[in-house]
Amino acid sequence: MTGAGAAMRRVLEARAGVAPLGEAEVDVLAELAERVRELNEAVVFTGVDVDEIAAVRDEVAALTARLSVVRREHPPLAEARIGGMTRQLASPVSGVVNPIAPPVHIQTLPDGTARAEFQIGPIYEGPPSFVHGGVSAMILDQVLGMAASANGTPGMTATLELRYRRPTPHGVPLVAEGKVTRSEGRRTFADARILGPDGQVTVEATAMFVMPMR
Ligand SMILES: CCCCCCCCCCCCCCCC(=O)SCCNC(=O)CCNC(=O)[C@H](O)C(C)(C)COP(=O)(O)OP(=O)(O)OC[C@H]1O[C@@H](n2cnc3c(N)ncnc32)[C@H](O)[C@@H]1OP(=O)(O)O
Repeated sequence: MTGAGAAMRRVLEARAGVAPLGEAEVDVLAELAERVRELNEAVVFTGVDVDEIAAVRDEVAALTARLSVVRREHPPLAEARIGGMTRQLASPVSGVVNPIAPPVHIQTLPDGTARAEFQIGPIYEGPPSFVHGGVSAMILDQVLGMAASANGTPGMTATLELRYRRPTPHGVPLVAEGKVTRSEGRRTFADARILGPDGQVTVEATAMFVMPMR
């Protein structure tokens, strides 16, 4: 036993007393996160001169200082429930208020499939014009985890096996979908894949989730 269950329980208890964000706050934070995603891409691709870069650097530092005047102890989550599941506002994959999330909006369908239609921007590039393999793994881990949760058998990722069948292009519509294949005690198994715009599978994944010992 790793103590993961007890550690997560302590964190969840600490967060239980924190007031949830209202929808208006979520909306404006999501818009801010979107502007920061645009900023991230602008930083990577800018061709302005060095003096202009230095000026923007100072303005961004000032904006960061303004936001940091009041700091939450924990990332916001659990403000609303969609399809019976907690909304993870700060997830690095699907969190609308997390600027490092692409974000990938994952829905769970009545048959238990977790599914997302999304695009990945060029700042997630690995090989030229294709999505970084670690980013694909991250997205599939989240889709698989959502499928496990939708099945009523959430858990921690214990194993994640990937097969990169062909490169995943960025900047085009992609689909990720996953579903539980079986559940045995504390272990849940699920399969997922990413499909390119032509409907061909680019990455396949299979995972095992384990609900930590209490
Ligand atoms: C609580 C959850 C909240 C979920 C909220 C949902 C929110 C909405 C969806 C979000 C989706 C997010 C998706 C991303 C999810 C992450 O990113 S999780 C982060 C990455 N994963 C980790 O950090 C896990 C680290 N590892 C661990 O904490 C522990 O090893 C584990 C996996 C919890 C297992 O620990 P344990 O509870 O002590 O279990 P243990 O008794 O060792 O093993 C249980 C059984 O599983 C088997 N097993 C365990 N590990 C392995 C392994 N690696 N290989 C093969 N067999 C194994 C054991 O052999 C044993 O089998 P039996 O003897 O029962 O037949």
